[in-house]
Amino acid sequence: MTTVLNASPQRFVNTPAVQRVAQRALRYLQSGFSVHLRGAAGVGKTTLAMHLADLLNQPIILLFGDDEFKTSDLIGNQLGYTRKKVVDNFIHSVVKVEDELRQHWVDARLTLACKEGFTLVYDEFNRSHPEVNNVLLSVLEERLLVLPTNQHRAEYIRVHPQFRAILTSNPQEYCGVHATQDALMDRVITIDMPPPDELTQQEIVIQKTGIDSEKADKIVRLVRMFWSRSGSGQGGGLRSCLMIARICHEHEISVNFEEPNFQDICADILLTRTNQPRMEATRLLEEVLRELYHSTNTQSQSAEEIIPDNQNQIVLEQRVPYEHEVYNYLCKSPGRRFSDLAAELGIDRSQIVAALKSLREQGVLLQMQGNTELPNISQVAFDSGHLINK
Ligand SMILES: Nc1ncnc2c1ncn2[C@@H]1O[C@H](COP(=O)(O)OP(=O)(O)OP(=O)(O)O)[C@@H](O)[C@H]1O
Repeated sequence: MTTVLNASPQRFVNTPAVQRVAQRALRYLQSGFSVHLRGAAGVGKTTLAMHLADLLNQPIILLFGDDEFKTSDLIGNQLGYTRKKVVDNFIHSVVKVEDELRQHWVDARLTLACKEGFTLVYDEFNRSHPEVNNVLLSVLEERLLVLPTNQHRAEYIRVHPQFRAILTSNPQEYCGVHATQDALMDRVITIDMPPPDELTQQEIVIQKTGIDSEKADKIVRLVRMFWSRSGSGQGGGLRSCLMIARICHEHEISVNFEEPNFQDICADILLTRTNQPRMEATRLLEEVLRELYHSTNTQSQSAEEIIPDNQNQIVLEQRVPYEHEVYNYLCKSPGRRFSDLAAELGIDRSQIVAALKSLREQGVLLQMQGNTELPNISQVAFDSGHLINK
């Protein structure tokens, strides 16, 4: 039996970075193309694929690539028998029996999607052998699905105009992944998905675990720092952030860099995710924990008052929404924390961050990096969720 999903991915996090990718992919799909999302493990390919499928507003057929797949697992097969037995005993001494066995065809998921115009999400499609996926070539180009020869049904199915395929794949160097055929790649639009940026990771962690923004910020910074120093891969460690956050939240473990329980959880989750020898990985994690502990303490000693430079008349070019509102608010209300801004201005956190980023780029705000103060252009600094007086 084929299950058709009417999935509505709940709590999809749509930060500006995610939105940019999603918008591009949606445009391609709306113009009739199929899309391939390629990227390292855990960057959010499957979640985005389901979100896009949901936006297309058609039922969804979900398929997971598998090394054991045969073409019949995609298109269907002759399954079972229909048996017809006719017993004719009109004259009771003469019995005539006709026995006929006939196989009947059962559509598999690709065929169903092509016939009905559903959206096919083919997750990690390159875990199936390339020759199995050959059937997709004519589906995507000629919009014809070719079925095995059979006298009882048509051998070609015209693909429904609303049929779309969204493929996802991991890089070819991953274990259990096959090379992708050029012909298939030539028929889809491939988007290389980067690891989620810091804001996206924070928002996902907050949404999915219910942890508060300050703790999410600490966990994400720790994982990203460890990830980049240990060369743990290209994924950015989103799944590790989610695991640490969920465990800390559910077991009320304090998210502090010097807290032994927190350190143990981080070690259990992070140390096995790097190719570094265990001792080296442990040393790196201790170094990261120590640095973050010191930088947090130094920051908390800084005053959180904001005295913006409103003696100079700054003419701001509004490049992103709410830039003026955020800047004016900072001028009028010194001493506000980043999290207060979202609540008090009634603006989404991601929009606040986009506005702050743009203000920084225009030289109106400064970003502090750890303990290093940049040359004084203005008196407002922003670092990791806090607006700080310099
Ligand atoms: N935009 C998003 N909104 C909400 N949650 C997300 C988002 N992106 C990713 N996630 C969460 O991050 C985790 C990893 O995402 P996902 O499974 O989509 O990654 P993936 O790239 O498909 O990974 P893999 O290649 O290992 O299958 C999941 O728990 C998912 O729910």
